[in-house]
Amino acid sequence: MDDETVEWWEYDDAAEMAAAVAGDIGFIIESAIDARGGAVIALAGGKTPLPIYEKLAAAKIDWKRVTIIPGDERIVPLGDPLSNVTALAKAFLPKGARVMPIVPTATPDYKAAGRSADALMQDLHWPLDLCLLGVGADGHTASIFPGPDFDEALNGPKERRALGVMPEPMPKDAPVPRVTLSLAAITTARALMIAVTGKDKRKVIEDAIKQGPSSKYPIGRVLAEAELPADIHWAP
Ligand SMILES: O=C(O)[C@H](O)[C@@H](O)[C@H](O)[C@H](O)COP(=O)(O)O
Repeated sequence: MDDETVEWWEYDDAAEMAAAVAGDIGFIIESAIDARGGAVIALAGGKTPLPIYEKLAAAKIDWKRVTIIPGDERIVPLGDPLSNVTALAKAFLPKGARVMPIVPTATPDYKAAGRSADALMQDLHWPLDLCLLGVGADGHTASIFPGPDFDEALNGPKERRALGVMPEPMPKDAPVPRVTLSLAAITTARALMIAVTGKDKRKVIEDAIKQGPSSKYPIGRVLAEAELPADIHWAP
C-alpha cells in the first residue's frame, strides 16, 4: 500500500479528532446494522482512543445490536488497569452493547490464551465491520510486536484470527504478554481506521508506509497488506 491508498485526516487537537472519529465509527455501525442486522467491531487498546469511546458511547445507536471486542488484549485479570476490555466495558456495557473479553482468564500460558481467544472469535460474524487500530511509538499495532511470535502474527494461516504474543522487547507502558488479532483478521476488516496523536507516531507511520511490504514496523506490514484504503486520523 502506498500514499495513495491511505487517507490522512488531520485535526487541531485530540478532542476534535475524537468527535470526528466517533462520528465515522457511528456511521459504520449504523450501516452494518442496516445491511446485516448487527455490527461486529474491534476497538484499539491503549490511552489515545479513550476520548473517542466517550463520544461514541453518547451516540444514539441501537447498541444491543453491536458486538465489541478489543483488537488486542494484555494478559491480565479482568478489571486490571491494563485490561483493554475493561476500558471498553466501562464505556459501552452501560449502553447495552455486547462487549466480549478475548482473554476472560489471565492464564500464564500466553500461547494457550491466544488459542482460546481464536476459538472465541468463531462465534462472531466475520469479517469485522471495523477494526480501529492504535500505533505505538515503536511502530507496533494491536499487539503485533517483534519477537518469537512476529512471523505467526503476520503470516499465520488465514483462518487464524487471534494468537498469543510475547513482545520482545516488552513495551514499557504495559510490559505483559498479549493476545492480538492476526494481520489476516485485521486486514480483511470492512473498514480499517487508525487514530494516533503526536509527531513521533506520525513519523513512524510515514516511514512505515515508505518501507512498504518489508517494513520493519508492524504497522507498515498491516498497511501494506490491507485490502482497503485505511483512514489515518491524526492530531498533535
Ligand atoms: O493494547 C495495546 O497496547 C494496544 O492496543 C496498542 O496497539 C496501542 O494502541 C498502542 O500501544 C498505543 O497506545 P497508546 O494509545 O496508549 O499510546
